[in-house]
Amino acid sequence: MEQCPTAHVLIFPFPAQGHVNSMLKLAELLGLAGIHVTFLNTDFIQERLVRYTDIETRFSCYPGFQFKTVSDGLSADHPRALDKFMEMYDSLNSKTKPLLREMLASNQLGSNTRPSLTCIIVDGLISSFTSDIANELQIPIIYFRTISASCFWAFFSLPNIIEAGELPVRGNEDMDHLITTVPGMESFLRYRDLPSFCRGIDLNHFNLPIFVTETQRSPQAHALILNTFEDLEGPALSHIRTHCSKVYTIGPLHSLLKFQLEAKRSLSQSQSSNSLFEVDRSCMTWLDAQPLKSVIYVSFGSISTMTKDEHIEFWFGLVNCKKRFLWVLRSDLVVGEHDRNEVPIELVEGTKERGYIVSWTPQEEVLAHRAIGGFLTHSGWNSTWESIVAGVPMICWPSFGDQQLNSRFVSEVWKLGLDMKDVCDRFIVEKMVNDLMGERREEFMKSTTEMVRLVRKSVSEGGSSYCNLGLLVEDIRLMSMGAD
Ligand SMILES: O=c1ccn([C@@H]2O[C@H](COP(=O)(O)OP(=O)(O)O[C@H]3O[C@H](CO)[C@@H](O)[C@H](O)[C@H]3O)[C@@H](O)[C@H]2O)c(=O)[nH]1
Ligand SMILES: C[C@H]1CC[C@@H]2C(C(=O)O)=CO[C@@H](O)[C@@H]21
Repeated sequence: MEQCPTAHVLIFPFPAQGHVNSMLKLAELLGLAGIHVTFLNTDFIQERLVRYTDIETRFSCYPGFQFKTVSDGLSADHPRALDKFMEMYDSLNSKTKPLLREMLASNQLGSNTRPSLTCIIVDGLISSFTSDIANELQIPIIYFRTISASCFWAFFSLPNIIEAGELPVRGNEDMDHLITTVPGMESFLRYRDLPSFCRGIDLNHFNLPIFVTETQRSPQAHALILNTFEDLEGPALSHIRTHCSKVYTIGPLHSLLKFQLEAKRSLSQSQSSNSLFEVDRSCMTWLDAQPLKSVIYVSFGSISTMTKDEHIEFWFGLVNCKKRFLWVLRSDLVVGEHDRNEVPIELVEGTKERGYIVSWTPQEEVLAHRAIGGFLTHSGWNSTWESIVAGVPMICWPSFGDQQLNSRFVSEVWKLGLDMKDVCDRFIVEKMVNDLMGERREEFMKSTTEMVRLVRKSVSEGGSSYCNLGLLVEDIRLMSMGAD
């Protein structure tokens, strides 16, 4: 790929694991193309990244790369958890926005060895306030939305869904009612598959208007970047492109980056981590001792939570299915009053015999391990991608946001697994694990194998994601040369 040493890009993610992770991979891809990158994290995120990874060393090899930090405006002890999403969002808009403006207006990012800022690549979830500043300072802005193209399109269609009266729910709505106002999804998108904040009578719950506003502004950006590839989400991409003139599909990012690093023989990156949590690598040693495709991997991402009762239902289902299981039990996963010592003896015994529980794993490596035969996931977009790329079929138990729609696509459109949406029952968990890794295993292996082939094609030289990355780099280069 042609080098681009005259360009300098600011990359600014929403301060959460799933966003920072994918945008760091974008930063590395642009760094490989010779673009100077300033990566702007909140103080809270940067402190965690530096504490748990070798991030500063890893990025020091890219000319002109720098991390910058800005306050998220929250107290050091703020939980920054899902139920505080609105506090985080509001603080970024009210406290971080003036700090970002000052940083950009006083050119704190430049230096005598670093070109002036060519453009900003901002997380589509916090694009409004960033766009205000970019427009005021006449800096081109590109949105990177870290969700699927299909979910982006559903968010974009929300005003039509509301105008058609399909939202808000009247309280006793049939959850399997088909939504008719998201073009391309009329035959399979049910009410229950819409983003979680569409549920409930009050559309202001979870501030649905935020997602309408942030998404509806996307056509005003210079371009939109999506972590997907053409063959996977062609229908949604076609609809999006009737509104957004430039859409760069460069996913799956972690695969594209791996391919580019291998092409440059930078194999040292093989165990790079962007984790905000301490990784317990002992699970890899445990996996090495397990038979081929014998383990169900269980992880619900970095934000999702569950009640104590849900935790016990999953635990009984995993023990009763008699399969081996590797479970990520984040310290904040189970909410509400619960005593970790009050565990039924059959769960203790079953886990001792067939299970392994850790607080955080090197997930990309886990999913790529020969012992993994299935993934019980919350359907976060990064986890979904990592499972697809590893050829591992999924059981989806979505928690919030885009996860509901992702789980519907995995089960009904891409045929890569089973949707366990809206239920939490030990017998269903047991049956689904046994179906996924036993009865219906061959069926899912056929579809996952085909999807792996399509992914490899898209990230390899001449593939759609490979080529679109080149087009994005050229677009940035032309902007750095003063072209519109
Ligand atoms: O033990 C673990 C568990 C997870 N991960 C990584 O953490 C990331 C989690 O990202 P994701 O699966 O997308 O879930 P969330 O952290 O929940 O991500 C948020 O952001 C995503 C991208 O916008 C959305 O799709 C999700 O709904 C939203 O919750 C992935 O890269 C995983 O590889 C680990 O490294 N170790
Ligand atoms: C609040 C979560 C629901 C979807 C949001 C999102 C977005 O880009 O709209 C991405 O991931 C999640 O963290 C957000």
